[in-house]
Amino acid sequence: MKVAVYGAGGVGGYVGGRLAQAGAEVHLIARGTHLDALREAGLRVESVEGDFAVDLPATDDPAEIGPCDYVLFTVKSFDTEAAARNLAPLVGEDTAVVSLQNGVDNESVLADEVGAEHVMGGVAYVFSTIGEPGVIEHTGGPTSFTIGELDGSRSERAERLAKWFERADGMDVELSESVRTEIWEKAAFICAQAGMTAAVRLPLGEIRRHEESWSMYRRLFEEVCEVGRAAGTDLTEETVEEWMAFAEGLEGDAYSSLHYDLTHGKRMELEGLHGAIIRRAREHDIAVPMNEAVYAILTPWAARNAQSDED
Ligand SMILES: NC(=O)C1=CN([C@@H]2O[C@H](COP(=O)(O)OP(=O)(O)OC[C@H]3O[C@@H](n4cnc5c(N)ncnc54)[C@H](O)[C@@H]3O)[C@@H](O)[C@H]2O)C=CC1
Ligand SMILES: CC(C)(CO)C(=O)C(=O)O
Repeated sequence: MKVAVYGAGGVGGYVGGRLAQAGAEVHLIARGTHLDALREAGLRVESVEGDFAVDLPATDDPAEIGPCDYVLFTVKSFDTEAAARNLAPLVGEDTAVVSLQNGVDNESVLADEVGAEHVMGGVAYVFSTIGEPGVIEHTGGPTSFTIGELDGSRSERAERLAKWFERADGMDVELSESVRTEIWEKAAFICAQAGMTAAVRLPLGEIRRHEESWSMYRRLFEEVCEVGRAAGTDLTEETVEEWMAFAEGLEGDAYSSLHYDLTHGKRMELEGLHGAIIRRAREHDIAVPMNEAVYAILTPWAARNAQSDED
């Protein structure tokens, strides 16, 4: 299996490294000092499940790689459009481009660039970041991934990719026939988890401890579910209960990539997360006051970090 990882950062570096360990032909696409370090010293993953290192080809030019079986698309959502415009050299007749990003708009941007038949859906649950150039720090989380066809069909390409994920150490995978719903469930979870940990700037355990903040977490989740239902997905009251139970069970020291970006002066995905939900809520005339509150609180930080981030 030939795979290109477009955006070999926290998620892409972890998954690319694991697939390479399992024997896949993995090409990393990165940029800046991270790319320099990957070229010079290979990829190192410092993982709660055991450190490992792999020497993989790395480039910022997709034309050097050529057509792949799969492109795992793992840039931040604010880079989706620009990176999607560079996908052409990686996409042959049978290539599947799989987004593992957060947000509900990535798949349609990819489909506009490469054609809907080349796009599959995906969701990632892992806590990982670029600790230093060339080094991915995997700090925890369920380390689970869901992939599937956006039209709900079962396909050979989805099954083949799932088998590779299964074969790799340190990753659980679910092959889904309702991946669009899973993408919205993840959006609801991330608007709550990332929104609260970034706005409060404390870990999940302390947010859970106070009725006021835990109730706001739930309301963020519920609001996104309502918007998701208007967008045609099947998110029910049961979904809310299941996910609140999931969030109850997460480690108390869990934060989010949005909190990490906020506190490390990095550009934030606020538009792709709460911003996208607010825009869609307006289209459907749905009130999302908790998402608007988080968006308002984080907007000055997003603006400040957008100016200072050198990535
Ligand atoms: N970090 C985490 O624990 C999780 C993140 N996510 C989502 O996954 C997505 C990726 O997040 P991270 O891995 O944290 O991001 P990241 O910032 O660690 O990695 C993305 C990498 O892509 C690179 N990149 C962007 N455009 C590029 C281009 N045109 N050419 C070459 N390299 C390019 C960036 O320089 C960066 O190194 C986001 O949507 C995020 O919300 C989802 C689950 C967990
Ligand atoms: C779910 C969570 C919080 C970690 O997988 C995430 O998606 C993120 O940090 O962006």
